Amino acid sequence: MTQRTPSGLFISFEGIDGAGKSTHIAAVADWFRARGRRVTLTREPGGTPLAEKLRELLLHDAMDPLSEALLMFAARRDHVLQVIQPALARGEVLLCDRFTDATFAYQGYGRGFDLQVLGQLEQWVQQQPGQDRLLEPERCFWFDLPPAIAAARLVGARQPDKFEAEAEPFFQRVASGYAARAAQSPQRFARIDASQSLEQVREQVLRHCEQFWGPA
Ligand SMILES: Nc1ncnc2c1ncn2[C@@H]1O[C@H](COP(=O)(O)OP(=O)(O)O)[C@@H](O)[C@H]1O
Ligand SMILES: Cc1cn([C@H]2C[C@H](O)[C@@H](COP(=O)(O)OP(=O)(O)O)O2)c(=O)[nH]c1=O
Repeated sequence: MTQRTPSGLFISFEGIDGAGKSTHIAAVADWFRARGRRVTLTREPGGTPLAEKLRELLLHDAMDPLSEALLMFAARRDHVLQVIQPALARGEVLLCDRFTDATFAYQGYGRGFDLQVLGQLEQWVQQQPGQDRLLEPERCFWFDLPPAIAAARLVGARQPDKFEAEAEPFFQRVASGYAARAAQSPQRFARIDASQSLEQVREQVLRHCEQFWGPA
């Protein structure tokens, strides 16, 4: 008997810098692997050789908001074609550390760049041949944390890049961007109270996994 290939599952992880998403992606990967699923772990900007080169520019070089938005989407286009679509077509679970919600939150709300232009770029980059729906994560884990706590966690944790070096008002705007995106698509966002302890945050994340993808 031939085994049916499971449907690919696209899941993203979002939040302001220092919210704890990178810490918890591995737990989700383990949760799926323990249930026999193949997992691809990837990140944005990045995930392909070309997109990782663009990441270096984006995280370290000053540029105007339009250039920043275009480079984010250029990196994303390569990532979608080379990694995301092929993994989903193979029936894998694709866990992505940030995706387009980050562009709306950082470039849109953080930098004040035109949200409609971002929406147009999203249409171009995430169109799926022969389908009406854009390619987007079916579930987004949103690590929600007050910027002051995130900043305190990042002190001494790592050398700040261009975004992490921004002051608190920037992150207040980014955080409000994530809240606005979550309010627009409540079925897609799983809000995690990231102010809790590491263990409690992990429990929240795994509880969501059980709820969404556990046995019915
Ligand atoms: N719930 C938590 N409580 C305390 N510290 C945390 C918690 N979650 C993450 N951290 C720490 O905060 C820092 C930022 O976490 P990280 O996962 O890298 O954030 P992000 O990927 O969202 O930028 C790391 O030093 C990490 O160990
Ligand atoms: C994907 C994406 C990331 N970013 C920013 C957010 C982060 O500050 C930075 C890199 O993200 P991230 O990989 O989360 O940083 P780190 O590895 O330091 O935790 O890029 C945008 O501004 N727009 C985007 O579309």
